[in-house]
Amino acid sequence: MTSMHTVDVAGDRAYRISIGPDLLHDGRLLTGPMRGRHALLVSDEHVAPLYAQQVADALQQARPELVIDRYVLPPGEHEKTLARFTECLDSLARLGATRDATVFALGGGVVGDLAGFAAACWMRGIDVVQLPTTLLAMVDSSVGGKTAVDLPAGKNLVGAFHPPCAVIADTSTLRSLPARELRAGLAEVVKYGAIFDVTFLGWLERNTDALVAGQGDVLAEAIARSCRYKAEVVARDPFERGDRALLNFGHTFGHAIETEQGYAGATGDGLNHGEAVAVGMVLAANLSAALGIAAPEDAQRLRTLLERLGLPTALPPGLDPAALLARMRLDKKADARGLRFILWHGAGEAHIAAGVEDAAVLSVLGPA
Ligand SMILES: NC(=O)c1ccc[n+]([C@@H]2O[C@H](COP(=O)([O-])OP(=O)(O)OC[C@H]3O[C@@H](n4cnc5c(N)ncnc54)[C@H](O)[C@@H]3O)[C@@H](O)[C@H]2O)c1
Ligand SMILES: O=C(O)C(=O)C[C@@H](O)[C@H](O)[C@H](O)COP(=O)(O)O
Ligand SMILES: [Zn+2]
Repeated sequence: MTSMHTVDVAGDRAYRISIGPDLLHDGRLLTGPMRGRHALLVSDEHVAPLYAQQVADALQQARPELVIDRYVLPPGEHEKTLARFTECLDSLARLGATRDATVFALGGGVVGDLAGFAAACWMRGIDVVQLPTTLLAMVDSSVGGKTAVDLPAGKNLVGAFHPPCAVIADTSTLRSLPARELRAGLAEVVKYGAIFDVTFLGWLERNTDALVAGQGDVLAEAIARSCRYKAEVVARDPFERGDRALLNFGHTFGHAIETEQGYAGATGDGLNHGEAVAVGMVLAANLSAALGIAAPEDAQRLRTLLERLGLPTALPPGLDPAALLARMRLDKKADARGLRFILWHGAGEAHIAAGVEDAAVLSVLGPA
């Protein structure tokens, strides 16, 4: 990818998503949204050695008066905790960050969610610039302002809506991304095709090999198109009171899997977020087919695409269906009346549904 794409997210707190190569060297772009002189660079132990110095240098060159510090956490979902969040706040305190300070979230969705939440809470809210370095973070987590950490009881249970003031996705960083993490990001890309646009689903089917190979121009198109779908829905429903919930397709199942496995995706003893969402989308499609809402062949089409992208599509062995169902009761779409699922009508259309019987859910999770 050689040229830069931009996607604007409209709303009370509008911001721009910039997508292109070598953007982390661009000090003017990075400092553009900054108001004060304090910058906290938050990253993880995989990403910081690769990219933190170039970001710090670019910031300092563009704005020599900046006071810059770093908070680097160990990698992995099991580190998206209140304890690491507190450490991040302690770093802001050490920096002496004033209310016009900026947090730069350099990394995948774990860093973005945690750093965004710290920015949402420090002095009741300071600016955050998202610098996503995974495909998943570029197409999904850096956009839309959902920030959070996990509890042992459930995913993203403590958090806030806090939109970034800019998203700068340097696609050159994807060159160092492990293949497994690239595939995880493709799960969320498939999600947009499944729920919003059958033509995009067809485009993904025609480009599976290029996507898995990480071919730059094809990836860039997938990122820009995904950001457009997400920008549109979060602009009209920033607080998930309506159809933003469609972005949760596959997540009621996926989050239950991640929680039940103890967030062990990074250690290889469990699924990571994108993988869990891939399995979750297949389960949600099967549930929709079982309820007569989707055609079984559409559910099979989705499963085949995810398989061709190298993603898991079946529940990992050893998970207890009743335990998964119990986990789902803390899903954020649930209300006093019970669980709500994103059901799928087949390619390009979905809706949020209450009143799905436990027996139907258990039937797609298999025998206990
Ligand atoms: N806020 C949202 O709207 C939203 C949306 C989707 C997902 N999420 C959250 O995002 C998280 C998953 O994000 P993720 O898939 O990016 O996982 P991640 O942040 O754990 O990153 C995956 C791995 O890739 C490494 N990495 C990141 N960039 C790299 C690079 N360029 N080169 C080499 N290694 C690199 C990381 O260190 C980590 O080991 C989950 O916590 C999920 O809940 C949030
Ligand atoms: O932005 C959204 O809205 C999403 O639901 C995007 C999801 O891909 C993401 O995983 C999100 O963090 C899930 O949100 P949650 O509210 O179910 O925790
Ligand atoms: Zn997700």
